[in-house]
Amino acid sequence: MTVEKRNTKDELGKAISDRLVAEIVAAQSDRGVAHVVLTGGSMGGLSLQSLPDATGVDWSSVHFWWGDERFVPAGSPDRNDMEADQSALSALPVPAENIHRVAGPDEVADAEAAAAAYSAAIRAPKPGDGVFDVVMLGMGPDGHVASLFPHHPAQRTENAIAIPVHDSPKPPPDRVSLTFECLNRSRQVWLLVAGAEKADSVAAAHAPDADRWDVPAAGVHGQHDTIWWLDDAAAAKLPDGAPDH
Ligand SMILES: O=C(O)[C@H](O)[C@@H](O)[C@H](O)[C@H](O)COP(=O)(O)O
Repeated sequence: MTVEKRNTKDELGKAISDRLVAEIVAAQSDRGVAHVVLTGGSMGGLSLQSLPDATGVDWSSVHFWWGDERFVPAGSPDRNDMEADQSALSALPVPAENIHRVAGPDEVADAEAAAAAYSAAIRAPKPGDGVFDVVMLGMGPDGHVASLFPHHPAQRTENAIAIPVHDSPKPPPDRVSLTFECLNRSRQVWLLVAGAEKADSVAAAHAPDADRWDVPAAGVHGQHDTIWWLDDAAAAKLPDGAPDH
């Protein structure tokens, strides 16, 4: 596990997006393809800011996915994919079939059907080995990641890739989320966290006895690396204030 700390949220966003470009280039050099999982929230857009000007990326071999999606229609400003579309994806020559969105109620009957279709898309044979190279996850003040919320029963679903989530404590109530099982097969998992309102959950997730039932962010790990990208405010309650692991 690594902590990457920057003074401000803007500096953090720039550092994340520069590193994302480097990881896409590295994945393409190793396997010819890169699979990247995007996040919603305010860090979602900031994390993509360097992509439109990046050099050395073969955009025809980049696949974008989402860690979770709100079960609302395509094009709704409430969808997590809107932020990515507006901040970067619309400016990139990525083939439409490489942008793997979660279906909304305009396409399928319910979040169960959306989760099943998304699971099938993830399972389908694809270039590379189908393992996500980089998963980016924002974290809510309550410690939730994707749509895995503290003390919410959906969090405990086993043997699944993507799951429907109902009665989300944060609106909208119906969502689709990747599971811990799926997220934790990824090469790298990045937690993108800025702001003083996140400091308690950041500290709780780093406690030695942290339990993902209480703090879901404590339960996500990459196979190769787990990086906590923090601004000063979010890192303020970590034991030494400026941790390095
Ligand atoms: O699905 C959602 O309701 C949001 O996307 C949410 O999960 C968000 O990612 C986090 O709350 C972090 O958001 P910020 O990065 O804006 O703090």
